[in-house]
Amino acid sequence: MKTEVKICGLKTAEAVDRAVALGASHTGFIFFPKSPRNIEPDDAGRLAARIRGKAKIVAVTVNADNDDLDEIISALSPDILQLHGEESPARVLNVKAVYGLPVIKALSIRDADDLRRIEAYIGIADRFLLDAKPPKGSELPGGNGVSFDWRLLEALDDGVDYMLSGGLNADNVGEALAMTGIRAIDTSSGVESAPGVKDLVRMDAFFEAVNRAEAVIGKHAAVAGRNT
Ligand SMILES: O=C(O)c1ccccc1N[C@@H]1O[C@H](COP(=O)(O)O)[C@@H](O)[C@H]1O
Repeated sequence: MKTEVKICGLKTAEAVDRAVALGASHTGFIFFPKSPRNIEPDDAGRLAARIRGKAKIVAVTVNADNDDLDEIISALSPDILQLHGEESPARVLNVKAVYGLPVIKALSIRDADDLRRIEAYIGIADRFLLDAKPPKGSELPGGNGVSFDWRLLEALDDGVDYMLSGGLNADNVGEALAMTGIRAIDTSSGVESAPGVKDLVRMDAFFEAVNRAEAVIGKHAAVAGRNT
C-alpha cells in the first residue's frame, strides 16, 4: 500500500509542483498569520489551481471563525479542512454542516491522556492528524518540528484513521513508518531550509526515505507471508 504523504505549508509554485511530482497525496496551505508559512487565500488559490485533481488540497486553519472560513473556502476551494486549533467536537460538527467538507481534526499529543481526546471526535471528524504538543513558548500549534513518542500509538484502536505528524524528516520517517505501521504522514518544517522556506532537495530526500522504507517493509511482509 502506497504511503499517503501530505506536504504542508506550501507557499511557492516550485514547491507545490515538486510535491506533486514526487507523489504527494495531499498539499497543505496554512492560514494562520503568526506562522512563517501563512499564505493569503487568493495566493493559495492560484497555487492550488496548478495541481487541482492531482493531490488533495487541504486548508489548515486554527480556531477560525466562519468569516475566515468563508474567505478561505471561496478563494481556495479546498478538498479538505484541517482544524489545527482547539476546535471542540461541536465546532467540528458545525463546520462540517455549514461547509460540507471533510474535516481532519489535528490533536497535539504528549502523553496517553492527550491521545484519549480522540474519543470525543470519533464519528465527527473524518480523520485525525496527530501532531506533537508545541514546545513551551511556541506561538505555533503546529509546524514546530518536534515529534511525540510514537510508542503511544500502540494504544490506539485499529479503526482510527489518522495521519502521523510532528517533526518528520528524511532522517526519521523510515523509522516512523516501520515502528507505527502507519501509511499516512504529514511534514512541514522537516522539508525546509529555514522556517517557511521549502527546500526541494529536502523534499526529494524525504520521498526517497519514504520509498526506501516502503521497499523494506514490503520485503518483510513478503517474507512473513512465505513463512506462514
Ligand atoms: O506549519 C505551521 O506553521 C502551522 C501553523 C499552524 C497550524 C499548523 C501548522 N502546521 C501543521 O503542523 C504539522 C507538523 O509540522 P512539522 O512537520 O512538525 O513542522 C504540519 O505538517 C502542519 O500540518
